[in-house]
Amino acid sequence: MDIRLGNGFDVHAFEEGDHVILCGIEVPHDRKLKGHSDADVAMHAVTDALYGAMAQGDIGRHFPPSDPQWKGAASEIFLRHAVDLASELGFSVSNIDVTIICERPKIGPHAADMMTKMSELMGLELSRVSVKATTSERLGFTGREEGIAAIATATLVKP
Ligand SMILES: Nc1ccn([C@@H]2O[C@H](COP(=O)(O)O)[C@@H](O)[C@H]2O)c(=O)n1
Ligand SMILES: C[C@@]1(CO)OP(=O)(O)OP(=O)(O)OC[C@H]1O
Repeated sequence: MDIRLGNGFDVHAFEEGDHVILCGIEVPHDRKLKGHSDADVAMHAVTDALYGAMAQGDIGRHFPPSDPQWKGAASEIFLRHAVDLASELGFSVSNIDVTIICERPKIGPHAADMMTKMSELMGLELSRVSVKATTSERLGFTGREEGIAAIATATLVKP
C-alpha cells in the first residue's frame, strides 16, 4: 500500500466586513478575510495538504491568484479539484485534520458544522474529518487579530 502524508498552511488578513468563511461555513464576525477568492483559509490549508500528499504543487499553481476567473470564487472549487485529482491518480483520502489559529471568532460552536461540510464536500466519512482551533495566546499577528492562520494535514492511500 502507498501511504502519503501532506501538509498545508495558509494565512489571510482581516478587512472590513461582517463574517468569515471557514471550512465552507459562514461565521458571523466583526471583520471578514481578505483574498482573491472567498479567503477560506482553513479550506485552502486542507487543499494544499492534499496537493502536497500527491506532490502536485500548491493551490496557487492550479488556481493562480493573477487569474481573474478565481476572483471571489468559492474555495470548494479548489478543494474538489484536489479531491478529484487524488481519485484520478488512484488515491483515496484517508483523513484530514485542520487547526484554525485565531483569537476570534470562536470556532468551537461551529466545528461540528465545519466537519460536516468538509465531509460532504470531500465525500469522506465524518469520522475521518477533524477541525479544531487554538489561539496563539495573544502573540504574533493572529494574537493581535490581524488575520487568521490555518495548518492542515491529509493522508492519502493507494491500495
Ligand atoms: N478561535 C478559537 C480558539 C480556541 N478555541 C477553543 O479554545 C481552546 C483553548 O484555546 P487555547 O489557545 O487557549 O489553548 C481550544 O482548544 C479550542 O477548543 C476556539 O474554539 N476558537
Ligand atoms: C486561492 C487563490 C485563488 O486565486 O487566491 P486567494 O483567495 O488569495 O488565496 P491564497 O491562499 O492566497 O491562495 C492563492 C490562490 O490560489
